[in-house]
Amino acid sequence: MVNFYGTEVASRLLLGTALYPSPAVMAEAVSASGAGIVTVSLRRESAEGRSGQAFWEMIRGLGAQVLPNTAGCHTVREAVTTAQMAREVFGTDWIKLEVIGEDDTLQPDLFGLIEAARILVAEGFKVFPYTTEDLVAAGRLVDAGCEVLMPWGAPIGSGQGLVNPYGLRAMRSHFPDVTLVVDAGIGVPSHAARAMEMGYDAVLLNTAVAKAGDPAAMARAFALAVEAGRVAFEADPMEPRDMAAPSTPVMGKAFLG
Ligand SMILES: CC(=O)[C@@H](O)[C@H](O)COP(=O)(O)O
Repeated sequence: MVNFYGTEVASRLLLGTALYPSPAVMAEAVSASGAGIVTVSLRRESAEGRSGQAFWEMIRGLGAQVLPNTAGCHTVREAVTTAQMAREVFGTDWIKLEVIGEDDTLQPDLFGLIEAARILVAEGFKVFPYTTEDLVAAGRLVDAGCEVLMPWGAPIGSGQGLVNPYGLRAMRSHFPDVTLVVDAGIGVPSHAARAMEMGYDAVLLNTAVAKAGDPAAMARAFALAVEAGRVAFEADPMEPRDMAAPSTPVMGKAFLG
């Protein structure tokens, strides 16, 4: 079980609902993933003409808790307004907060993110900020009232995996009591397993499943990887070492000379 703002969720895999070939394939993938939380972009779906009541009803009907997001927002004002609209549409005070600062990497604007987080927390939102592994920004977000932090693994949609494992490890050890989710850039299940082995509480991904040849099968593969990574973390993995250490005992070996 993983705790998000007091809500216990069984699955440690959070799935995005964009980019699938069809809504039916998306629903199949969500079901195969076992995800307890799905994220949906109000702006992106609206831009693609899927903002009708029927589409939102379908998202609500997936049987998972909805985490609306502010994907596509570049300013504090856009993000705050989108969050307010999402609260109306989905009846939830959860918001995945994205304030994009740079278009080539879709890197978050950390200054805008912190400002928007402060405003939304004051309005009663439970904010899930999409951030980098920057520890100072992370501290400011926690001070603003964020109980969850979502550092990127790699740029959104890149599938590069965990490009800064050192930074992600440092974040885990600096914030042992904060719910930490690796969000974005995960390409294959082993990337997700690695994040879980590091002690991350969960992973959020979208493109790797939506753009797979068989999204439902890939969703299942990610579910297994996330579970394996978590079980491995709880089993307290061995420390890597520089020198060889024989795993076969030599005592009692036959003398052949
Ligand atoms: C769906 C969503 O919220 C994305 O903005 C998220 O960051 C996932 O990124 P990937 O598509 O790289 O998994």
